[in-house]
Amino acid sequence: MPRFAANLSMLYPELDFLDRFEAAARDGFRAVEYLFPYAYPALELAARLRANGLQQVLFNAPPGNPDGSERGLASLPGREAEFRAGIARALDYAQALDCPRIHVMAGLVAHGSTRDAVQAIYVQNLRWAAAEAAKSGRDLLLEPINTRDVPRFFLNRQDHAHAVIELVGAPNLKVQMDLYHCQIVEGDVATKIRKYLPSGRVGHLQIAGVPERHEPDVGELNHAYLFAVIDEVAAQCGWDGWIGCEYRPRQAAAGGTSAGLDWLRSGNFQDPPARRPGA
Ligand SMILES: O=C(O)C(=O)[C@H](O)CO
Ligand SMILES: [Mg+2]
Repeated sequence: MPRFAANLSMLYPELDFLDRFEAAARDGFRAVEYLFPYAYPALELAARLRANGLQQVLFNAPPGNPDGSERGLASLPGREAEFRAGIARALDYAQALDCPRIHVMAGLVAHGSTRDAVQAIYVQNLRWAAAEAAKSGRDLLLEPINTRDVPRFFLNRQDHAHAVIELVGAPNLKVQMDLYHCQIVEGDVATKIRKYLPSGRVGHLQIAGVPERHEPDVGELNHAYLFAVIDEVAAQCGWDGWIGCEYRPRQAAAGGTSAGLDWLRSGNFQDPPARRPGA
């Protein structure tokens, strides 16, 4: 049965970030993910997790320039030292937050670079980073991202991500399979879940409605069907990962994110976010 994690970078935009932990717990989530923890002391974040009975299941390694112009350093020529420092910082935060997995963003293909040259740097950086993460028993994740949202992003397809993992050859390097991006880039999502979940190389799933990236009950994907497929395949292969709810709530302005969680409350899913006593 799917286990859902609240993505605190996108859910609860009506609240200050540090207040989103309590809101997610109040809505029944038992796990959270978010993009970048680095603006906050790790001990403060750990305290919010503990106070609200939440697990941290994912966050991202530093993306490069803090102005958002860069989306990862892993494939960028000449930025290897900065990449390694970022991985070290991410691993420190993962230790403090007891977080088992870190998303390492590939980065944007620089104008004038060739994809082959970029891939060689990517593989070399990932091989080093995976060995570092293995020292503390953590997984690193690669996420194919669509180029409509992120033009020039290097990694876009599930088969490419799995090929890179094959090249790197590290058992703790896995795919962050965001079904929103998968639908936009490739489609055929249910078949790709059936194909890739049993591989043992999918470390995390994420969902959002397509194309608006709102709640999963808005848009062209039938998530109730996809959740049933995930249930069926996970029961067969033993996949026990989390599904990150990485969407922009439609209700953020009106009734808040919570009002938009009926898609989850109405479903027959594990850990249904029934309202906690006293909520
Ligand atoms: O863009 C996404 O879908 C992600 O999950 C990245 O971690 C943030 O850009
Ligand atoms: Mg994602």
